[in-house]
Amino acid sequence: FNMEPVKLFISTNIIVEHKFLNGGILVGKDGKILKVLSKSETLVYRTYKDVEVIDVGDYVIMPGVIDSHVHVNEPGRTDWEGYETATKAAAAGGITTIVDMPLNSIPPTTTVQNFMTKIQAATGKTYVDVAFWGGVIPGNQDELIGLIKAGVVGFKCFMIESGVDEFPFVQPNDIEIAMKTLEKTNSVLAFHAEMNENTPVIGDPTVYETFLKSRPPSMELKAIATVIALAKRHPNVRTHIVHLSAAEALPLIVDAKKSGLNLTVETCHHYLNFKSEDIPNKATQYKCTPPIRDLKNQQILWEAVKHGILDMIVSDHSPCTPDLKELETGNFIRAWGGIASLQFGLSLFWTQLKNHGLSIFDINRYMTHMPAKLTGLHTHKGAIATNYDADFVIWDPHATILIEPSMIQHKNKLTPYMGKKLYGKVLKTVVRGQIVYEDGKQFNSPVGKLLINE
Ligand SMILES: NC(=O)N[C@H]1NC(=O)NC1=O
Ligand SMILES: [Zn+2]
Ligand SMILES: [Zn+2]
Repeated sequence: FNMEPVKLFISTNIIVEHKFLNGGILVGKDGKILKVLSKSETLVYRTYKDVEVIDVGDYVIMPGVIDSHVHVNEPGRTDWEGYETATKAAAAGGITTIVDMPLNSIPPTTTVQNFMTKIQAATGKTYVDVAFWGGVIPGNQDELIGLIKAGVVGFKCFMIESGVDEFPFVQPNDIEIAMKTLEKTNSVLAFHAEMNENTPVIGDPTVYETFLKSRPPSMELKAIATVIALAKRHPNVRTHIVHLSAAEALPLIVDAKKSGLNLTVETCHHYLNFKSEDIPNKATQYKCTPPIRDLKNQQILWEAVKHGILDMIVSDHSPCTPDLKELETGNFIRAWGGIASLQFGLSLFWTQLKNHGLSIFDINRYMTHMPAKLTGLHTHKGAIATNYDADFVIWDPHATILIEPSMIQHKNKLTPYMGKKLYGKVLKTVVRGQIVYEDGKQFNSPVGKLLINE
């Protein structure tokens, strides 16, 4: 080796591609994987005197989860969520990289100068690696190339009110301008795909159904059809639909993919875990946009995950302070739309996936590899292989966790998952070879890196 090995992780259950390996992972001083070892090779290396051996028995070691859709909100709305608390939650949940959305912070990541402000705010505070999305808003097209050069992994835009004034939504002609700019790059344009249909709000605002009816599936269909039409005119631009909820839109997506369009689609844990029938009156912790729909919709989304029509599963962690959730009035229309869940994704997916014909290896596919590919991080993250970053989650698939306030690292603890018991307990989270989180102990130092010039 051209690098001295410094750590040797050993387990009988290391997830390497679509198999379990009984062996080890040798990590260098630079935090990269030097070599994936067979059982017999580990016997040799474990005798090396300067190698720290971390033998976790039969606990699973797999690539750390990559959550490509997180709203950190710092600076400007750090009381909603910040880099320290968000990345602690990520580390506690086995996530080794988050990708920060361009909005809810003030300033939003829509200019190079704003991006520098964000970088400054995040520096030195993160327990896991952090990459950044840039934003497309009306009129900022001249900033896009600069933002790419400065290190954003791609761009996100809204096709409907975003909820914050600093991040106005775009019209098809703004999208067209952005696509023309991005055509010459390898960047990706992601869409919050709902378009206004001026659906009236009819009924009691404390009843979930009132909110649900105000955001029908047709709003997603309209936006997705618009995205597809624009993408067909600019086929060199990678396009991505964030947080799909409406199952009715899946045929459109299947057709677009069949036609060869470079389109990916994500859904979120909340659309796969909840159904509108069960949401109590005034329970605004369930409010997000697009909304959580009924059981039938949820079942179709699971089928779409199973068949790879939906490419990845992310959190869309978007918390706020309790007052903005309107808990006292229980007004679904006025409450902030956004669900807090960053820490729970691995356990949520693991607990449900067996009921839907998926396997443990699909965690890596849907929650790590595909988000890495979307954000261009797949060249050095998301796999246990030579030269990849030594980003791991070490976890016990049989142990259970109970979601209750004292275990939640998010700044604001309100979450619709409160009280849930899930399978899958994170024991250690390793970022570039360093243990950043260990169950039952304090967090180690904030060694997370900002991924801005990878
Ligand atoms: N602004 C913001 O974070 N919005 C997010 N929240 C949500 O529920 N959907 C979103 O797009
Ligand atoms: Zn969104
Ligand atoms: Zn979002």
